[in-house]
Order: sequence, then C-alpha cells, then structure tokens
Amino acid sequence: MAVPRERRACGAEVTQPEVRPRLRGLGARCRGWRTVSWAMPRAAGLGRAAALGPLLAAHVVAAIEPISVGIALGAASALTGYLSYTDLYCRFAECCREEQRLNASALKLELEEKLFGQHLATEVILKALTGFKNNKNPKKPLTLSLHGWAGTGKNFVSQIVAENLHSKGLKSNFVHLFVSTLHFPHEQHIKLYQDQLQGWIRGNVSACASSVFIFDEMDKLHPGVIDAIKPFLDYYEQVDGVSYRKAIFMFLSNAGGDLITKTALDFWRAGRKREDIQLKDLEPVLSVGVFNNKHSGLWRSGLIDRNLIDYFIPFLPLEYKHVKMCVRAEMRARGSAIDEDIVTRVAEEMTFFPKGEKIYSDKGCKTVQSRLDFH
Ligand SMILES: Nc1ncnc2c1ncn2[C@@H]1O[C@H](COP(=O)(O)OP(=O)(O)OP(=O)(O)O)[C@@H](O)[C@H]1O
Repeated sequence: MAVPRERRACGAEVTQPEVRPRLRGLGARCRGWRTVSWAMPRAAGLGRAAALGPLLAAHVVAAIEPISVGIALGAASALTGYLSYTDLYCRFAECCREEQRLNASALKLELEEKLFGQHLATEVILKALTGFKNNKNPKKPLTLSLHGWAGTGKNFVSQIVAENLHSKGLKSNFVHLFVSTLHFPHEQHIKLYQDQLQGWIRGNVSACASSVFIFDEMDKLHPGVIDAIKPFLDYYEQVDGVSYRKAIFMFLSNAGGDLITKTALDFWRAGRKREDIQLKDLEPVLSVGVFNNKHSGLWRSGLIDRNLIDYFIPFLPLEYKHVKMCVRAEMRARGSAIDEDIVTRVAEEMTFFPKGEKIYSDKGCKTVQSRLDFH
C-alpha cells in the first residue's frame, strides 16, 4: 500500500485526515505531524525517556535518524576523549537544556539594534524573559500577549526570542508555532482543536519543559479554543504528572491595535514624545479591550479573568522614520550599500494614516522587503 506523502516524510501517523490542520509546505507539515505524534500516546514515554538521561534520549533520536546519529557519535567518540556523553550527544542532536540561562545582554543588544520604534516591547520582553529564566522555580509558565498593528514587529520579536531561548529558533524541535487560520480554521471543530491543542502541548512539554509555544493570528482564533490550555497556564505544580512551569507561551494579535494607535496619537497631538508612553498607559486598556472584543481570540477568556497572562505588550504603530530604518536594515541584510535616495523612495511609497496627519505606516514595515526589490 502506498504510504501517504506526509507519513513518508515525517514518520508520523495520520490520525484524523478529514479534519487535520492544512499545513503549508513540507516543513510545516512535518512540524504539525511530529507534534501530533509526540503528543499522543507516546508522549509520556518520551518525557520519561528524556528524564532518564542522554543515553535513552539518544535512542529516541537514533530511532529517528539511526545512521547519521550513530556515525556522528561514533566518529566523535573516537576523536575526543574529554567530552561527556551528554556534551557529545548534544553536538549532534538538538538537546533541550532546561537549565540553560538566558544571555540577557545578547538579547538586549539584539532588541535594541534590530527592533525599531518599540521601546515598550523591548523593555517588557527583556525584563519578563530575564526574570523568568533567572528563576529556578517559576510558579507558572510565562505568558506574553503581543498586540499591535500589522507589520510592527510581533513575529519578528518572537523569532528573536525563540532564537535566544533555543539556538535553532523557529526551526527548533522545542519551539512550536500555531497559526489560527492554518491550524484551527473551522468553527465546527472547536472541540477537536481543544483536544488536539491539549495533546500537542502536553506531549511537547513532556519532552522538553522549556518548550516555547507561539500562537499567531490570535484575533482570528475562534472564541474558546485557547481556554483549553488554561490549566497549563495556571499555578499548578503539575497537571497529570507534567509540570508546565518552565514553558513559555506567546500570543500574537492585531486586536487592540486601534487602542494602541489612539494612545500614540493622543501623545503625538499633545506634543509629547512617543518614548514617554509607558506600559501603564496601555496595559490595562489592552487587557480590558481584548477581553471585551469578540474577535480577539481572548474574548471573555478565563486566561484574562484568572490573570494568567503575565504581560500585555503593546507594539506601537511605526512612523516614517522607522520605515526608513527598516529599509536600511533590509539593505544591510542583503549586503548592499545604503543608498539614501532608495531609502526615501521606498518609504514614500508606503501609505500613512490618519488621513490628515499621515504619521503611521498602515502596513508597518511589512512590505518593505518586496518594495525594495523594485529599486
Ligand atoms: N519594529 C520593527 N523593527 C524592525 N523591523 C521590523 C519592525 N516591524 C516589522 N519589521 C520588519 O517587517 C517584517 C514584518 O514584520 P512582522 O511580521 O514582525 O509584523 P507583525 O507585527 O507580526 O505583523 P502581523 O500582525 O501582520 O502578523 C519583519 O520581518 C521585519 O523585517
């Protein structure tokens, strides 16, 4: 019998093909399928295997890639006499290093250099992650809710955060990205999505306690779906034998973008500096706004009324000067010399709002890359 393509490629069982998430590209399919397969009956076993040490963990990976891992370990063992088995193993396969500390200064530098116009997001993310990772016994997982207009840097930041937590970033086996319209598209399957989500998260946290889960397009998530993970975000020591306290959850959403823009505009009109906007000017407005917004993914959510979201992080709308910074950053990334004429032309092709003042880019920096291709 012919094996379905996904199964050949990813080595996982297709459990419910008629309602499975439609995933883009093989990488995405593998990520989804792998997660499903780990989350289901084998999850608890995997968690225990990982806890029993690298030898067993090596068997788990060796079962996945027996030849390459075996050859690599054998050759390296022969060449080196001083590395521990764990060190050696982790040079060839990705390891979940739960106790690994965060390099806070590297993260700070990266955010300050690469993220433009987001003084609040930079400050809060840095403090939240540093505090959380420095705490050996967190009482709950870290939950961050990122809000803002399109193209203001929410996905960009989650990528930076992921890379600073697990070196392979979004490609890591311990970082999981869910996209509402891709993984949870049908309203009639909410119950199924809730069950799958619980299984995915339980399985992956069993395998790696410091797993990172990113939920993009929260504003397109059907109300109630996210409440399925409420027990995992709460202050429990364990849920069914699994501790979720070292995991990190990030929710990305356009919901609340209008509230953030209004505050930014009020400051601008009052002649106050953008950098004077403080978290307290926005966080309460955001949490209430999102809780009352039917299209936020967090409408009347238990995650909010149980105070399980640690930080609501506002992403401010980007101005003309920030768009120019994005163009320059893109030119640098492409290895091109900075041409200020092109920088200006690209920035001027973007559209700005509100109609009268034209201060903020309506797509943030989102189309900068493609526009640069024309010049
Ligand atoms: N504040 C920023 N600083 C630097 N670059 C940015 C910023 N915002 C966006 N960019 C650039 O624009 C690209 C698109 O932004 P990103 O995907 O992070 O937007 P988003 O806020 O997640 O948008 P959406 O809500 O539509 O998903 C990024 O990959 C990055 O190159």
